[in-house]
Amino acid sequence: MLLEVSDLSVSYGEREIVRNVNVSLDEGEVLAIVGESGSGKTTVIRAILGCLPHEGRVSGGKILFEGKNLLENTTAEWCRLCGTKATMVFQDSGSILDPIARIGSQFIEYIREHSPLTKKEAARAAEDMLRKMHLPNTENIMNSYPFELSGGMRQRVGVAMAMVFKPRLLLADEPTSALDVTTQAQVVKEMMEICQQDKTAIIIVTHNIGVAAYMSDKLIVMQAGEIVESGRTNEIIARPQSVYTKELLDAVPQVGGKSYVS
Ligand SMILES: Nc1ncnc2c1ncn2[C@@H]1O[C@H](COP(=O)(O)OP(=O)(O)OP(=O)(O)O)[C@@H](O)[C@H]1O
Repeated sequence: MLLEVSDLSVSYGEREIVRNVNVSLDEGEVLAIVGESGSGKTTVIRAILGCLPHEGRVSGGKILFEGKNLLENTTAEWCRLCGTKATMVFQDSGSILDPIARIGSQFIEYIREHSPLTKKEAARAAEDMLRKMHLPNTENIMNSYPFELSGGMRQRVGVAMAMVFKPRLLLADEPTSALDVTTQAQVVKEMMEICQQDKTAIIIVTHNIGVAAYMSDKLIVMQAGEIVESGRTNEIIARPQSVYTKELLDAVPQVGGKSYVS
């Protein structure tokens, strides 16, 4: 098992926000976490990657990654893990890119921070990844500032950076929800292609149960900090057990009598 989270609880200050969350993930598997706003989805993936906001802390449970309890990690061990073996893609990658530095210099610096590659080797690796994300004219992209790219292009750069070290685990927090529907589908498809090639496992947080159904092998449905349903995605979509999951599925738009999730 690549990742095994058991009985995870997370608190912000005195308030327990997430309770008794269990997650298990094998190499290359895709897990989607869905649920209403504020249900604790982001909190769960931030806890896994050790990047809760300052006032947040894991108040119970275990997070085993490759058999090691991450909660016992030293700061140096977190630094070695994050950005290489386990990485994250955010809703708007533009917001984590430095607005006044060219994409190329940021990407090269990121690669060199985490590896012994020379500048030239890092530049080649960066361009290779941009190409894998189907970005046209990569030399041009490397010379661009973030504001010169569209939202979809910036998001592709974010995924390219997150995947450059072939991580074992990619955590994606609403990676496409800021994009239009067509671009969402393309970015999700490209991200999945790269993950399948590298056997990277994914946990994707999404509001969009259609994206979850398309991408994931397993599904977790959260409500008010707890898991209300968990299992194989196709089984949950075909036979939802909880009232809340049924409501989420009923809310999916129908086109010509056909639901987006089927
Ligand atoms: N830094 C923080 N300090 C205090 N409470 C927080 C903090 N961040 C989140 N919370 C609270 O934790 C709860 C869960 O938030 P979280 O962002 O994990 O939910 P979510 O399901 O990802 O929501 P969304 O879909 O809107 O992103 C919310 O009630 C939120 O108000």
